[in-house]
Amino acid sequence: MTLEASSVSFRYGREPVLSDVSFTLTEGRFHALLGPNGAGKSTLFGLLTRLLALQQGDIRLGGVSLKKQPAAAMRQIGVVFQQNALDLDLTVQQNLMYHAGLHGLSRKTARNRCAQELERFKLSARAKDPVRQLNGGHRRRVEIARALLHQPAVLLLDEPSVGLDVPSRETLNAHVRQLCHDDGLTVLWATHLIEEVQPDDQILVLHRGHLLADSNGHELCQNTGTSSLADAFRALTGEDVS
Ligand SMILES: Nc1ncnc2c1ncn2[C@@H]1O[C@H](COP(=O)(O)OP(=O)(O)OP(=O)(O)O)[C@@H](O)[C@H]1O
Repeated sequence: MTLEASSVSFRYGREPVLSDVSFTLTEGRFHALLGPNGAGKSTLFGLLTRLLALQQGDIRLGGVSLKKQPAAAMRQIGVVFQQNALDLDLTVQQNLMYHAGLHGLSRKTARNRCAQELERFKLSARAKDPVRQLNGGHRRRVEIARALLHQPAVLLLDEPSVGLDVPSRETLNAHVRQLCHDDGLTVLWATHLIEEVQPDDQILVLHRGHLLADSNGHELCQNTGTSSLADAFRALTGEDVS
């Protein structure tokens, strides 16, 4: 399923934070939303997930407007926020079952979906463990499993690897890429880390609320006359990306 943002602008009070942002996410692709701290990535996620109300522009999922048919559009979205949102004292299974209930899944369907996702994320053996006993990488995997319980077509991840060590970051990133490949999931992965982005990815460069580029990494380098993604980012924004 495609996600289309058209002419999205947003202000906190009088401060413009997103200015006329338009892009389309293609079905089954991994898209990197690349921008330094303060670029507006979390604000964009807030709008995509309806935590924030759209002020200008619209967002459509498979043609369904988030503004006009929010419930139908939101059913297609799974989200992993920057801050860990699991209950540490509940078990992995309880966290998933609670979330499945919020999405209106029956107990039976919820149990089946939990088992499927835990298996896929190699977490079945941890189902009865309180989340507090899991390391950071495993907690993040539980959050992604949870976001996929209702079988959304689009997965949004806001800096999901913050706080993880390098090997866990790489594993998580590879895992999500595999989901695109296996399930045709459309992914938007926000990051300020260039090493999480690959030249074949569709890369959206957000800087001070403006979308400066929306192309794959090869085109990005070609268009900026550079030979690496880090140099391309610097050429576009005048800033270093970490
Ligand atoms: N609730 C708020 N009220 C006022 N200004 C805000 C609010 N939230 C964010 N901002 C400002 O909006 C701008 C964009 O912030 P946002 O969090 O969307 O960026 P970001 O790219 O996600 O950065 P980070 O990686 O640091 O979260 C920043 O200048 C920030 O200070």
